[in-house]
Amino acid sequence: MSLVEVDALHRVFRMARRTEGVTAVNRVSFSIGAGEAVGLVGESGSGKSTIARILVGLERADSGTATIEGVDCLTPARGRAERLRRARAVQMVFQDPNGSLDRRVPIGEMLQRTLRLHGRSASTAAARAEALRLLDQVRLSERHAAAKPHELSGGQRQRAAIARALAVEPKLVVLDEAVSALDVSVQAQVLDLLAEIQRDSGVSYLFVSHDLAVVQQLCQRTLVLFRGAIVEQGPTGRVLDTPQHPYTQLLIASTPGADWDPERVVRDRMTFTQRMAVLSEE
Ligand SMILES: Nc1ncnc2c1ncn2[C@@H]1O[C@H](COP(=O)(O)OP(=O)(O)OP(=O)(O)O)[C@@H](O)[C@H]1O
Repeated sequence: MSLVEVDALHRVFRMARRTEGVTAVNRVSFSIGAGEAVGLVGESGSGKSTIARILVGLERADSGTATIEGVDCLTPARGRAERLRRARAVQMVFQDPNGSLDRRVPIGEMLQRTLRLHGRSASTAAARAEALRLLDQVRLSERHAAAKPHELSGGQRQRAAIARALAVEPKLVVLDEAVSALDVSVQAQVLDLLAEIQRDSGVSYLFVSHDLAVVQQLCQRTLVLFRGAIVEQGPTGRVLDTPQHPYTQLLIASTPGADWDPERVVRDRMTFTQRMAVLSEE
């Protein structure tokens, strides 16, 4: 059995009763092995965040099943102990790290609080040492430990959010567009860091991104989502080099490469939108 097993996950958003609603997630099934990084790609609105949020308990599913280490993660957690246990199974890193960092609390103190909450440090001295170790793991220092989130750069803040997620030693980290707001060189640093942490700790990632180049750098396997459904999945190299589904082919064709030409992109975007319309009618 894989670390994560998702079967026929389904979610429809209805604005009002009796309206047809939007099928955000359409009978999605996939698995994630222990120590595996899986990319979830698709254009805006394809349902990526909804899947991510369902797995961490921030959104409910209408039907389907999802387990982490064989334990159901769809039924709302009952009680504090169960919530903490789930937090140790799966953590999430958001595009905007401010959502998971308290702006009044210095980074080091925030990590110590997380460690104490999960019983991961026997004493204050042990919590302080472990917080510094976590910061070191994401290339932040004692100086950063004393800083509040707004005193850090965007890249440093995201690394602090990653350290917070890792503090509980989760089995799975769900990263939702976690490097999208960073400039390209900082993005590369954070991706290198994530790959190193994965190698060293054996953590698994579900890496949500609209950016195929980013997924290629980190993920061993990729799932392609179109209108809420997985249309293609496989080893990342195979999916990107020889995409089988027309939607994957369109996604790849519209990604800027070395020969990027803005005029061609505008032209292709038109074609992309028109061809997408045809695809969705099929
Ligand atoms: N809370 C909500 N209420 C109503 N509709 C929603 C809600 N959340 C998502 N949706 C709809 O579900 C669909 C999937 O949205 P989702 O955010 O999962 O896509 P996404 O692929 O993550 O997009 P993006 O890359 O832009 O974040 C969209 O049509 C969106 O409008």
